[in-house]
Amino acid sequence: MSQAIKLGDVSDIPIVNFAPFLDGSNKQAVADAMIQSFKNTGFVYLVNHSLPKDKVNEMFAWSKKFFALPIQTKMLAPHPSSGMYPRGYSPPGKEKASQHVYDANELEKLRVQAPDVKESFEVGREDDPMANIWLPDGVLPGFKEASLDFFWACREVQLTILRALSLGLHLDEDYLEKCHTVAENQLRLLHYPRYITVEKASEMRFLTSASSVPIEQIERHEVERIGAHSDFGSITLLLQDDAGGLEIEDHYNPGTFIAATPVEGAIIVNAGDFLMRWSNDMIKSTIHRVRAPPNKRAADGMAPERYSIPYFCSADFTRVVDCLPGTYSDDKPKKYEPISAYQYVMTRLNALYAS
Ligand SMILES: O=C(O)CCC(=O)C(=O)O
Ligand SMILES: [Fe+2]
Repeated sequence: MSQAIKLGDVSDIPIVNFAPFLDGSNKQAVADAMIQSFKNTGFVYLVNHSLPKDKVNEMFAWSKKFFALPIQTKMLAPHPSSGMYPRGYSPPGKEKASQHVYDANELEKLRVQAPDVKESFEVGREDDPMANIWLPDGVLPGFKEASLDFFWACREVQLTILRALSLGLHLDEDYLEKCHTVAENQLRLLHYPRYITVEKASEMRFLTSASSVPIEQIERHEVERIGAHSDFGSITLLLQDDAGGLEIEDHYNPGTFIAATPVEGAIIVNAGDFLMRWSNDMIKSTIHRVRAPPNKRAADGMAPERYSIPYFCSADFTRVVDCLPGTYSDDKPKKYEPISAYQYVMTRLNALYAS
């Protein structure tokens, strides 16, 4: 008997069984389900994927160890002041995710009004011209090796997912893979602390993870865990712990958000803006955010701590892409000029980071 493809859904985001793609028993049906979901919601949950569970658990354990270091130690691997250099450690309040705000003053105003209450550590491939920023030798031994190992484990999964998406788009199975040969990818460890005191939001940028975030402040938008934004590469693979809080915009009711509740063992895959543009807007890049999950309040009114690990994938930076075959016609002309991934991603990255 053939295996089920759709195993359920979470707030209308399907949970797709990736096994029939991996074992070759029903590749097209898995591919079609993923593309259908990308067209409808821009998100899909994948289970029975090829990312080993023990590797995921191990990376979360390293992430916890890293973020538990004193802030002074974490700051020994600082994210450079330019948003165009996504490597190293960013303390709480440093980044403000936003949607298409490019003016520096405007961004600064937003960030001070409602800073993101999160800290992050970002890693690329070791031979990337944008060099990694590691802790000094001897501090947290094993962390660098584990992060790089995980980077490449995610890379394998990325390639498999790209093959499925290519099939779903009725392209050659290696079509998208051939546009992602270099691993222009970014592994990001994220920690949304449980304790941060926000006396005034503007003080956030200097805070350590030792203070506290009352839930009401998150609800009043005074602080956000990660503000509403879309990702800007081609796809993102997201792993989340069981804390919850991730929400995606409901396309049928713009401005309202639905919960992307954690599913045990699943990778959430979402399309980024670059893929949306590449697909002539056939695929959606959906706005998402992280807030305090309403059903998980601690008795003291605090937001529970959350760890997540997104893996952002970009097409080869030098590649100039035009709309994908099959996404335009006489009735549905191309909406966009060709653009290089570098040009597109860098413009978006630059707007993210406060100097
Ligand atoms: O923590 C999460 O689940 C969301 C992270 C995210 O959306 C991002 O880093 O772009
Ligand atoms: Fe995101």
